[in-house]
Amino acid sequence: MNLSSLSASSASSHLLAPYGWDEGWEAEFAPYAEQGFLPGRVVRVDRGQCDVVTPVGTVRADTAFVTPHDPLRVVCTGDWAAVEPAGTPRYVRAYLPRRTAFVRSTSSKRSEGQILAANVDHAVIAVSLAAELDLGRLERFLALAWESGAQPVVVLTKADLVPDAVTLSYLLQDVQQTAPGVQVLPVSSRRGEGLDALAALLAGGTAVLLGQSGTGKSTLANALLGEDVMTVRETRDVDGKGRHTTTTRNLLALPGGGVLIDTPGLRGVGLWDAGSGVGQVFSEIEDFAARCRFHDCAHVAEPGCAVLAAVADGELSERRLESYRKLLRENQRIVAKTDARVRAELRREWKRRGAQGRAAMEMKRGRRR
Ligand SMILES: Nc1nc2c(ncn2[C@@H]2O[C@H](COP(=O)(O)OP(=O)(O)OP(=O)(O)O)[C@@H](O)[C@H]2O)c(=O)[nH]1
Ligand SMILES: [Zn+2]
Repeated sequence: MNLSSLSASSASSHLLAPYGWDEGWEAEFAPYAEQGFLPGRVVRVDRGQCDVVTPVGTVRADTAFVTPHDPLRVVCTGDWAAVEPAGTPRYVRAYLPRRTAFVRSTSSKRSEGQILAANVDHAVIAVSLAAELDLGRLERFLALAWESGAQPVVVLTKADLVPDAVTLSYLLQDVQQTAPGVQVLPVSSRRGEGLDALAALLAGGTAVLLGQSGTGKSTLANALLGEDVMTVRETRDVDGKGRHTTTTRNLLALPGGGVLIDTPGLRGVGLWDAGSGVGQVFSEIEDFAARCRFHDCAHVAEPGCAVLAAVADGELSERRLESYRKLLRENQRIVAKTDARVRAELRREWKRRGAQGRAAMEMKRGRRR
């Protein structure tokens, strides 16, 4: 490395630090820096192109080189990329190995899943105190979070609606028991309570907001960002060539440090939170099931099964019963993942990887001296 590229790289570090750039990424990026590529973080991906924040500003780049057939290896929001310094179009040439990845697993066998966000440190699961706690649903969100490699954090939103301290402490306790190893924070975006604690927690990395629709994610995001960014659907941006393009950022730097990712895909994770959803979608089957002889009827071959009777009578289609079963199985698979043993294993594994990462970084640091 010569002197000018050294100062260039420390300048990059400075400008990209608010987006999560650290010594680990810098070390990973070194070979690309030597080839003259710009480091940057992907803030949005759309068909064939993406927006990347780089030391020279937000640039629009073509993703042709980072769009392989495997949908899990497609560049996504949160990736650290190597971008060509110029060109029409300029291309993203590679992205750095991901530390964590949020993947939407599909229930269909032919699809491997879809990548939703990369390099997320904290998965903030919003649970509203305005509604009755659904711990099963929370478990599914926790499973999703653990699976990504991110550390889950539960925020109990709308805490202002539970003015009674004793009630709040019971609710807190219930959630804490459901989420071992997870920090649980009551917050009120309306009153500002708990926001400083959450902001401090998120200052150390990249976060995503998960949770049911209406739990107050957008309101919380705006409170954390200190402005109404989430309602702003379109912002005008200027790319390196001075051409105007309409963009929406899915990745934003928080004023108190840290980064927030909010992509439509991640929002959609709520749709995958089946649970009561399965019951809602297949309500007529649940109605039949209520008349089965056995309370725990699996509707397979049990005597007195009202669901099978409905199929025999032509009141219920075999196909519909099949997809109901499939969704239930999918659900059970996800819930099984939150099994305490598995949870503990996952925690150990990520601790181990964290330690390995730190050790590798220490080594690199040492080498540079
Ligand atoms: N009382 C109270 N209401 C809140 C608070 N935060 C949000 N709300 C209300 O809850 C409703 C839903 O809030 P949103 O922020 O839109 O919820 P969301 O999770 O982003 O919803 P989706 O965009 O559908 O995913 C709105 O009417 C908010 O005003 C809070 O701290 N206290
Ligand atoms: Zn039955």
